[in-house]
Amino acid sequence: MNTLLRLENMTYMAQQKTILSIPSFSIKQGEIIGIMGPNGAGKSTLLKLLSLLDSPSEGQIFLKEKPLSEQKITIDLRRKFAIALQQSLLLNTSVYQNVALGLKIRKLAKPIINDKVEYWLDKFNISHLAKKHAFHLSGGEAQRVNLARAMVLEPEVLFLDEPFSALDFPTKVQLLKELKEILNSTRTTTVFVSHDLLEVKYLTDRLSILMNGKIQQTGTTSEVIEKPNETTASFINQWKEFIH
Ligand SMILES: Nc1ncnc2c1ncn2[C@@H]1O[C@H](COP(=O)(O)OP(=O)(O)OP(=O)(O)O)[C@@H](O)[C@H]1O
Repeated sequence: MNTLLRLENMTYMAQQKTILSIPSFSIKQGEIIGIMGPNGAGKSTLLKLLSLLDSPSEGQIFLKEKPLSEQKITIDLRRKFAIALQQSLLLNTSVYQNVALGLKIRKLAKPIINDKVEYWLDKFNISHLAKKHAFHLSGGEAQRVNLARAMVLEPEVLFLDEPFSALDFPTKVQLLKELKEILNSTRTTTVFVSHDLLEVKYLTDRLSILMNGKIQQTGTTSEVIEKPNETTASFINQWKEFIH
């Protein structure tokens, strides 16, 4: 698999503190990679850097092996990415308009917008909610809208920051199943930040464990879970004990 995004010698400082220090990290085209770690490890900060919402203090980000300092970080570049967060942050309008907004901003023709929105509403099983006001949805419905709003943009990379953590177990399981099918069929490169090893195990191909601002282990998800190293063992084993 080709490398799509890569970080090299990256540090991120805030208030004279090193929040992240990552010599090397890459995301392969078409994979679903998980980033897990304890609270405050730097997961959301890493996601912001990878999605170009923030810039590293030092180091470089490469997109398809081109350093991004050479390409200006333009709106076009940012538009290759879509992000879905834990709080769906839907706008004060209908479900349909929430999903259509990103395409309207991109100035696509109305019939094309309509086709794409209908397609993604259907994919996430929310066509029946199209006219409903986004503020009147259940948590599970809102997260479906949030994911449809991201996928309608047909992103090169989808960034997910704890999208399931506020959902009850059956809702989470159902949505995880559907999302996995969608991501596999579209082969969307996905970076998935989560606290939950069950979610990560189910959804991701590879897994990186971030602790104290450093990536302590990366491998296939089953490898990291089955064979944690000296540093990650306490974190992973705690989860394994809890699951069994
Ligand atoms: N702009 C900033 N200024 C100061 N400290 C920051 C800033 N951004 C992040 N931090 C600190 O960096 C650390 C990592 O934060 P981050 O939110 O990335 O962690 P996280 O792994 O996503 O945590 P959680 O699992 O709790 O969401 C935290 O200690 C946080 O307080």
